[in-house]
Amino acid sequence: MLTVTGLCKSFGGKPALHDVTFEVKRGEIHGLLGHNGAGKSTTLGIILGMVEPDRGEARIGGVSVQENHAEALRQVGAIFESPAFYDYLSGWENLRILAGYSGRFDEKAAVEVVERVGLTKRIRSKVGSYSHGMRQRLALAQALLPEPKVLLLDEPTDGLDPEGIKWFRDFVLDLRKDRGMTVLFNSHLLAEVEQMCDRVTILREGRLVHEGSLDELREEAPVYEVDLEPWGHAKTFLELNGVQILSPGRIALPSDADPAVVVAALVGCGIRVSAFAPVRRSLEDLYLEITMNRSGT
Ligand SMILES: Nc1ncnc2c1ncn2[C@@H]1O[C@H](COP(=O)(O)OP(=O)(O)OP(=O)(O)O)[C@@H](O)[C@H]1O
Repeated sequence: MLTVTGLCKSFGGKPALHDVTFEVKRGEIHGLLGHNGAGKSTTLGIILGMVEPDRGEARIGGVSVQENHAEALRQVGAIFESPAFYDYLSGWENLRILAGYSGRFDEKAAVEVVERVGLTKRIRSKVGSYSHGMRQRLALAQALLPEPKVLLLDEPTDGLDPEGIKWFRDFVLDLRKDRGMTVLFNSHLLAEVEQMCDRVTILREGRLVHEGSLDELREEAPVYEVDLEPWGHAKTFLELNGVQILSPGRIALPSDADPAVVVAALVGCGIRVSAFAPVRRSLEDLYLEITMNRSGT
């Protein structure tokens, strides 16, 4: 549904993106992750046609954003950076005016969307009186009005309280269930991303370091908690055999290693193996391992 291929972008000679390629499949909820300055907003800006890449392109539904901007973006609803509204007008007037810029304002559709985002009671109030969470809901209503196939969301839960974050999560999951919506969003809230996303793309200093599901990520270097005696002897043996020592008692096996074979080899070397158990890592664990250890491809 959405592909970016070979994206390169520099600002004033300083690279922000280097050869970034990934895809978001139809009906997928996809997280775009990375530290501050990793290139997430630049990537979203290029997909939205607001930032011109030095090289590469973004395609939405097969249509190139760089070659056929209007047609590609017809399929997209977005919240990018802080949504700008007229504070002295009501939510409804804002929707009417902002929808008018890009096409026709369909009142019936707007009533439904406003209901869907839970703003019906306050839609006639001035936006200046809205809380941050209500502004986000209004931005979502605006993004959904043209009935897009893809939603692009830049830090959508930024500044929301826990209740607002939960509402947002349920809302996006329902959108996918009811309408098969494809969603790409960037976030620093890894627990949220873990609960919502089918797959993630992780950027580090403008380079792609991972694209795939969390399970694929876990399988790339499965981690085990071990109790081995004597540890110094075991550590040397493991390192010589390509096993990564994450901390005393925590190791990452190469993806093709059979743990039973490793245990047998340790025992064969006279090492006492009291524990050798797989660890289920959170997205936060995986993210930190990747962004600290792995250089981009
Ligand atoms: N308009 C611009 N002019 C100059 N440099 C820019 C511009 N936009 C982005 N950059 C630089 O490009 C790099 C990537 O920035 P980007 O905003 O894409 O990162 P990000 O991953 O979205 O970060 P954050 O999580 O802090 O929003 C950073 O070094 C940033 O300073």
